[in-house]
Amino acid sequence: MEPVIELKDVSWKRGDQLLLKGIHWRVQEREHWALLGLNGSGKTTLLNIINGYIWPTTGEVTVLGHRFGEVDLRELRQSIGWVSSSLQEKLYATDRAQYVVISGKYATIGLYERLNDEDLARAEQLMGLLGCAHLWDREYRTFSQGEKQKLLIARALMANPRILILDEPCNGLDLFSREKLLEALDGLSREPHTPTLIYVTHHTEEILPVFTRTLLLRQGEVAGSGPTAEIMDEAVLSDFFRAPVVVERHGGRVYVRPRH
Ligand SMILES: Nc1ncnc2c1ncn2[C@@H]1O[C@H](COP(=O)(O)OP(=O)(O)OP(=O)(O)O)[C@@H](O)[C@H]1O
Repeated sequence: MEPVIELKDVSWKRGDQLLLKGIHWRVQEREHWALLGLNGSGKTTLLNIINGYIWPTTGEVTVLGHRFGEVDLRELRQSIGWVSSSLQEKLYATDRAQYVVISGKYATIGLYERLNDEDLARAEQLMGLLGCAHLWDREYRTFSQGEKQKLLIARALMANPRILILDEPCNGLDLFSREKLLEALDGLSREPHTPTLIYVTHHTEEILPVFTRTLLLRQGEVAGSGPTAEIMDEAVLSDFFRAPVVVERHGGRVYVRPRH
């Protein structure tokens, strides 16, 4: 089976700075990955490469069997959902939740004339799955950060992507909203036709058991890659953070704190 994402020796240079260095990463079908890195470690840069928004200085990128350089990136991007809190809010301000979600299918914001019963049913189903069906008729600007994230995830799923990138989805969420969102993601991961999930974060405790693989990124380099259970280890993480940490496990998740 061909990999969903394959990066071979990918580097990206900006001026005289090497911001990604010799990245090797292979995501196989039916694997969900966490991508863990501190601020400025290169996570967003890596995602920009996977989406073809920037071009690697060296190396090879293959996504869903298409080698970059030989594929229409606009078409390929329709198979990749990328949910990040930087999605422009102003585009949706007065839109009702249902429209925000449905517009994800058409990649053109504001194109409602094609709205049909099938789309409405699918939007309702996705919003139900993410625990936000009750928001159906409200305006986007009235939603909390957590509610917005759920809607944007439902919106991305509307296009039936094969890869769904969740880029720090819990940023700005309080403890309880975060748990609700993670619960919704856990539910999503159990659905029969779930896309390959890539969960980007700074925080180990957000990595749900469904993310069975983890990539550690540090200063533009892969500092570790493999089964999450092996990566979420005191020695590995202390080495990764370059500071001794204590690892505690609760409910299949890993909490890290500095060792004093
Ligand atoms: N276009 C650019 N030109 C120059 N430097 C850049 C450019 N884009 C990113 N960088 C630098 O590359 C490094 C990695 O940035 P990136 O945004 O990929 O990190 P990140 O892991 O996503 O960080 P965060 O968690 O804070 O979002 C940073 O030092 C950043 O300043």
